[in-house]
Amino acid sequence: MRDQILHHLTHTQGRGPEFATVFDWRLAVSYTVRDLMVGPWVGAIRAARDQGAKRVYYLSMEFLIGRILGDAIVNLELEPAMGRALTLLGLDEQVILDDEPDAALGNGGLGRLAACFMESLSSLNCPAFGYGIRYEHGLFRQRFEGGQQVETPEDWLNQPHPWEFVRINYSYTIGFKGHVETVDGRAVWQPGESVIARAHDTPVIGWQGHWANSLRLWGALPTTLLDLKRFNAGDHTAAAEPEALARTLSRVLYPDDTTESGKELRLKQEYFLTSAALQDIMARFLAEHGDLEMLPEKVAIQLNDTHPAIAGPELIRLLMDDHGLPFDRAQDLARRTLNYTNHTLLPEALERWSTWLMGRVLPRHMQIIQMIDEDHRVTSGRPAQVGIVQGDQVHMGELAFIMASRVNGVSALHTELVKDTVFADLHKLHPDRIVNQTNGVTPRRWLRMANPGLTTLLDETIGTGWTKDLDQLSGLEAHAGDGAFLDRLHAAKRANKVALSDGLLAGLGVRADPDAIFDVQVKRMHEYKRQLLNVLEAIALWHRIHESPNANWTPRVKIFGGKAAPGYWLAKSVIHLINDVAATINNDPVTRDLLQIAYPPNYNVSMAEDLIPAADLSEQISTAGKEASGTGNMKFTMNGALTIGTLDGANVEIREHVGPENFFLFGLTADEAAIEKARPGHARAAIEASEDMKIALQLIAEGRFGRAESCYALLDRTWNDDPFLVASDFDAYFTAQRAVDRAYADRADWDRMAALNIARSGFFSSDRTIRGYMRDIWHAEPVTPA
Ligand SMILES: CCc1ccc([C@H](C)CC(=O)N[C@@H]2O[C@H](CO)[C@@H](O)[C@H](O)[C@H]2O)cc1
Repeated sequence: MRDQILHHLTHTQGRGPEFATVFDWRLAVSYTVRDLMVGPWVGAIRAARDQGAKRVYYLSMEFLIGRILGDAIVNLELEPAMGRALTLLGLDEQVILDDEPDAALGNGGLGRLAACFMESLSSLNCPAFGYGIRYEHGLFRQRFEGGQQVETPEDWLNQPHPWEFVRINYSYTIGFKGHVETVDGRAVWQPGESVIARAHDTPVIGWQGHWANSLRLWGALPTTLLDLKRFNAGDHTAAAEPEALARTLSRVLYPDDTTESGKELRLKQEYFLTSAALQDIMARFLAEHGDLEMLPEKVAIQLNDTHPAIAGPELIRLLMDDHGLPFDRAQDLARRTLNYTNHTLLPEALERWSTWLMGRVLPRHMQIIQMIDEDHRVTSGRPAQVGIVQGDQVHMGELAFIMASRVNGVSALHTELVKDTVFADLHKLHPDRIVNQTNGVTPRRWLRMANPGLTTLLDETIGTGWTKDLDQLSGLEAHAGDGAFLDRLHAAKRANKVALSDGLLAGLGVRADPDAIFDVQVKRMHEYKRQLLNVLEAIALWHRIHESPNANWTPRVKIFGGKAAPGYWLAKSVIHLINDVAATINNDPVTRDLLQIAYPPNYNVSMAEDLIPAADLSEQISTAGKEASGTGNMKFTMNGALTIGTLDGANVEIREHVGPENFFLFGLTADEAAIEKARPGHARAAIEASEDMKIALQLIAEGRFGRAESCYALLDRTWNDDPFLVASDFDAYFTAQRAVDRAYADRADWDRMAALNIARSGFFSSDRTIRGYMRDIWHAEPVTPA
């Protein structure tokens, strides 16, 4: 291993060890590890082709990958050899790993789920491709100025990226705009502008390196390079315009994770990804199988939310306009090939494009959408209010549903809500189309890699089989009463807390006592996720401590992490409030040893890998009925944190699996919340009824945490609207937090509950989820390499 690294340092990096930077060493190590991935990768591609296997294609506008080197070292089981080789070279492994930028090609849950799914598909030897966009700039960097979020462009590609292979032979022309002509009865689309989509492949290695699938990311290139005439005429910028225009398509990720932008560029990005993917899928299929009627047997496509929903019309266009199939044949083949996952019920997140914009950017697709809509109206006998084109809006959810053979929600509760709300009418018309596939997360990255201390204890207690088969964690049940085991579990958690505490002190100047409760809420900032409820509880607790400073308080460190979409000012005012409250409370001589608040900026995948293993308490406090599933909740549970949460999303299933006695439940259920929300004046009534909440709001209004005026809008909305029922759930939440205090004070009992949470988290592996998709949706089988 050492020699291989030195080989790449010299021959790939062109550096002598004495001149090498951390970057050079990291590249040398990365190429050394990459060499070990290429074999299983080429083998997998060959095996799938030779065995005529059915392939899965995962289309997603987001892949929140994070760093790759550490994950590859774990999946190829290169530890401890890599550690020894780096020591021999006088290098610190963590320094090398931390030098890699995150591939932040996603916003949050949806993007990270896609990354976990790719790793599980490889770990299960399921032939698959992930298709996405190679954004030059991923999710923005977050920093705080005066406690307020400031965004700066993320720039992961400002240095060579060792994990991608440019595939110039996989380039496709993507058309936009223009008009549609009819030539001998067939529609011919004459695009007004076009770009090239070029493939960049990254191998995704599975557990134990038996198999690797491809993540194929499309980068945009101009069809015409430089306009030489203009250049020679001295109009240099104009000459470069074609290039600039084209690259805009894959320039930057839209940072919204709940509100559709409605922007033309976003629609063009969605079509760019989808058309390139479908052209590539068809080319591979036709090269191997020739007969289009076999398409659904050999190809299963999953649409990650509505963002690639234009895939329905695009596949029909390719089958009709390029292959001459009649509409109904084309539609039938497309529907039997496509599947759609819904990830949100929030109305503002459901994509609707104006018929004007769709007709202008994609004139042929607008025609096909109307054909699909008309055919569905006729064949389904649906009521008038159901349809894809409603007024001057194209509803992408309805399009995805109507063009899919299976539609799934991402948790049991969410799937029921999808049937009862957003797709109630379509569900009645197609009662067997909606199925549930509860989310999962990969235990390789989120346990074996992120938490080596706990991993060692697990391996020594139940063997290493859990990494491939997470249900084997149930073997811990037998040890949950064993003091020695619990002491080692406690020690592993405490070591992670000490490491985090050092980081918080160095980075933020926050003193986090490793024996305090590490109470963590990390996720995108959004009102429905109720970070506001959490900080209001902190203020009420602070006030209570002041009232009775000598009471037996359990020390607590509240840790927040999360970005707000740049245009989401209300979420930004919650960030501002949290930072202002932290500044006051952390320096309060009366309470500082009992309560500290930390909000490290720029929460991302790598920070999650440091925070989650150090957590005692996982905050999953969304308004019931709003969080489709959550996946952070699963990561915390398998790392031994206890959950305080509502009956929302996958919290429901986590509580069922770990046992209600090992879960701190509070709050209204989804049905109760719907009723409460409709109750006029529910906010004011609830606040008036809660002394603690009233005082908390009062302290903010009095300016105890800095300039009150920056919170007026927030205060006003909470008193008079409170759409996510912060007030209605406040007292229940406060009471549950006091129960947490009491439980944590009994260390052995807390550790036992933590052990049971780990032991019963096997269900939440993304391997179980992917097996569900393979069985119920894709009808795909694993392939054994030759
Ligand atoms: C068009 C703008 C936009 C972009 C992204 C999204 C995503 C669907 C938002 C998202 O990430 N949803 C989350 O998906 C996770 C994976 O299924 C779930 O666990 C979370 O509950 C859900 O909020 C909506 C709208």
